[in-house]
Amino acid sequence: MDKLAETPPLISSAELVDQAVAVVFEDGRSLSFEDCWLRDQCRCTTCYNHTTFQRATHILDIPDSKVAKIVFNPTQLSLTWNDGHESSYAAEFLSEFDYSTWKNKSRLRPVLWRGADVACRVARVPVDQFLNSVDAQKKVFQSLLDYGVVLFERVEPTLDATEAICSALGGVQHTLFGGMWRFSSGQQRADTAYTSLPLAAHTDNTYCTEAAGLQIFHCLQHSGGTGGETVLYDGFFAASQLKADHPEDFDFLSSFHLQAEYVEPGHHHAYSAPVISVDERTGDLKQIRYNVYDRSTMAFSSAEECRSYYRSLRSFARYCEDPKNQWIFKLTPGLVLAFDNFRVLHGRTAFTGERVLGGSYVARSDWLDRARTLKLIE
Ligand SMILES: C[N+](C)(C)CCCC[C@H](N)C(=O)O
Ligand SMILES: O=C(O)CCC(=O)C(=O)O
Ligand SMILES: [Fe+2]
Repeated sequence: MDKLAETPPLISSAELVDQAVAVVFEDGRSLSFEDCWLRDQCRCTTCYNHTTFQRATHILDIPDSKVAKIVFNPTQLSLTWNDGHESSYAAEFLSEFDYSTWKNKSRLRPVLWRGADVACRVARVPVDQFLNSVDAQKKVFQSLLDYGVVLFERVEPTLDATEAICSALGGVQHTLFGGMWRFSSGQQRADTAYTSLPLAAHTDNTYCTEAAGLQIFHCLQHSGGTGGETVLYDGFFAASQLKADHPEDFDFLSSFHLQAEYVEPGHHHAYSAPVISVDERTGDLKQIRYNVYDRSTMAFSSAEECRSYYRSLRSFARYCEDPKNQWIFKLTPGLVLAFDNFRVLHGRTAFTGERVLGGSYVARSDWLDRARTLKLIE
């Protein structure tokens, strides 16, 4: 139904049942609100700061009070507490806190994809429009939410022009690689990204407590050679396939904490987490942390755990390496790619010649902040 056409829910009755206020709405729904919750949500100016949207009373200072009197009309519930305090709640406010549905509002709804077919669905937005129009910004973030990928066109082939995009996506996330980075195959660092070797599907920063939210790539130059194509995979699609075909492997990878490491002179990052993170209440996929190269050497608590580790990781890897699941394309100067490093796996083919890739990371909290401000998610 059109949201504007919806009439706000109206209260038809409200009464005290034990320690809760039971409210029946005219649409037939009946919701029950515990007195401690109602007192905590009091919107009077002593209890709530309407400028900052923060609570103004410490949880230890909220009195353990009882409801003494209930008054209601169709649009508002008013309570008088046994310590004399008075609170009012709009019917529309109360109706949003239906326990069976409220969490659904903040659920993301990724559209799973397989292979190159997604190419025509992913947004391709001219950079000027992205930087200057709210509609173009909505298109960009919607594409990231739906497919985990977006492309920017007509970008000046410089790191500065790339940085303007990273800033508008939420701001540059600093890591041991710096803020904005630019790399070629000259081995500036001890990592295979800095070679011309092929890289199989992976997510970055499996060894960090906060893995990069987005990864942004701009191929600033590739001359005198071939290869160096970008390969993308929907890690959520791979995880869903794994769950359907090999539930025991999915269960292992979503509970076992696999350790990853990054070691070079002056740095030693290490972190353990499940390869597949699942929201335990909704069952939704939250994050893929998968990089077969950056795995630590681990000890196992039993032979069974050790064998399950190899079986389930290989099982997942087969979906990630399945050519049917790959979207392969060549990044060229002027075309900027941004993708969700919590979901989309990336790799590259081997290359020859002089290839320079620039870009940065953007923290997940920062790009979701933009998407929420644009009212694309709650
Ligand atoms: C070159 N760049 C800065 C983009 C990233 C390099 C990160 C490589 C690392 N193996 C990982 O997967 O996290
Ligand atoms: O060279 C590339 O295209 C990507 C390398 C890579 O995986 C990375 O920098 O994270
Ligand atoms: Fe990478």
